[in-house]
Amino acid sequence: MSPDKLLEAAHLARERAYAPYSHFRVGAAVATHDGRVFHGCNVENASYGLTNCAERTALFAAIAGGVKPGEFAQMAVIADTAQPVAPCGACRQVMIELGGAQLPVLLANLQGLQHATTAGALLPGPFTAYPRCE
Ligand SMILES: O=c1ccn([C@H]2C[C@H](O)[C@@H](CO)O2)c(=O)[nH]1
Repeated sequence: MSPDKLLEAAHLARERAYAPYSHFRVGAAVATHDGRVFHGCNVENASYGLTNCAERTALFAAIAGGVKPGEFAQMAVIADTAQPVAPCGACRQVMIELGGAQLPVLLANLQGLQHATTAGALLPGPFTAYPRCE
């Protein structure tokens, strides 16, 4: 799948955002190497801290749908920002864990500005779990 097609999927997902508090809608989509696509939007809550970002919604939907870490081919994220949207730190950490540092990530805004990067470039030095406990 082309990155632009995946961005279209992210754009569609953004329209499903549940963002009654911030009114800031974010859409994300992830594709697997075998062509499966999963959508994500931000889902807010009256208890603000319970909000889930679009990126994690998409990644978690994929995992819940049977995708294994390592099967992700690319991700796209879009929001109404001046520059291509910058994912939050929590989402960067989850992207790395599930998609790997090499995961291509296409960031975009509604004006068509794009920034192609990778999960590893978005989060150098990610947390990795408990090596001393193994
Ligand atoms: O990377 C991000 C950062 C924020 N949001 C959402 C969470 C909240 O609903 C709104 C404002 O922070 O944007 C995302 O979906 N992805």
